[in-house]
Amino acid sequence: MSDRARLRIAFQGELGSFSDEAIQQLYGGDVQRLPYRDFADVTASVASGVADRGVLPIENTMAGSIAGAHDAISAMPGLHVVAETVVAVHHCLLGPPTTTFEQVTSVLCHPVALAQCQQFFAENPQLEVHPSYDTAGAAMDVSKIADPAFAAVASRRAALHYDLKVLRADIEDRADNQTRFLALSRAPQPLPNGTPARTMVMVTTGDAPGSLLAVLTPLATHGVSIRRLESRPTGEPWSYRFFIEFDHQVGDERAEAVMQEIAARSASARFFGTFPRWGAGRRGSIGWSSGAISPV
Ligand SMILES: O=C(O)C(=O)C[C@]1(C(=O)O)C=C[C@@H](O)C=C1
Repeated sequence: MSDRARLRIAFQGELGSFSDEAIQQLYGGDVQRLPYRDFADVTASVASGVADRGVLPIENTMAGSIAGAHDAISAMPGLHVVAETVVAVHHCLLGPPTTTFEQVTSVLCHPVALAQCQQFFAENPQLEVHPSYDTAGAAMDVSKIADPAFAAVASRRAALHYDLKVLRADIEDRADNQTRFLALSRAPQPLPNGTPARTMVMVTTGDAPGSLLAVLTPLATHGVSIRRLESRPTGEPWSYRFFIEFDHQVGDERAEAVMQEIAARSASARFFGTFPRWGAGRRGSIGWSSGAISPV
């Protein structure tokens, strides 16, 4: 397919990152991938029409919410969440092809990856960690530096992409480590009634006792499951935005009522959209793996 016809997908990081893996899961290989350094570049790329979609990590089962992704999404008007996927995150220590583990003294590591590999670094205090903006970016840099003292924390996929050797595999603290990604678009995604879905809304509330409870109450009264509640500072001292996600079926009248009531009870409400729920039933499975790794 020509580049003109292919979906252009913006993501933060480099080819071979976990975000790249999320794109593969959501859209397959026949897309144009546009790597950016920052989350805000990704949202700007989608908003301006340079990219058709943007894929951002939103939360990790061990490290928690990805603050920068929430902030980038909330800062850019006019974006809609149209899909989600969950990637199994297995980290490796990667070095140049002739390196041995004993030679490594410096490790380039994304801070979120570091939070997922604390035990490995506690057991290997000889390794000095240097922050990197991306796991695949760390692998790319280690490949360029080509010094046996330097290694990166990244995926097997990144090892293949940057021609690095796996010095230690699966160094994450938990084998079921997973990151959830959202796909953003300029237009909402119409979905057939009955689709198992999730809706994300961002609200601010009044400064009165019970105002957050008032916003959440419609979920309880209509029997709709809240799946996630996250707060982020607005920037104005001690005031917050709340991200609420809830599961329902598309067209369910109870969910429609919840959305109307949340909008009516909050100081401001921005609905990011309703999107197909990732692998309904698979969430939480222990030790699952993304399967065969193919070169990117
Ligand atoms: O660095 C990458 O590979 C990314 O896709 C980013 C990111 C993140 O920001 O959480 C995504 C998944 C992993 O949890 C580690 C890092």
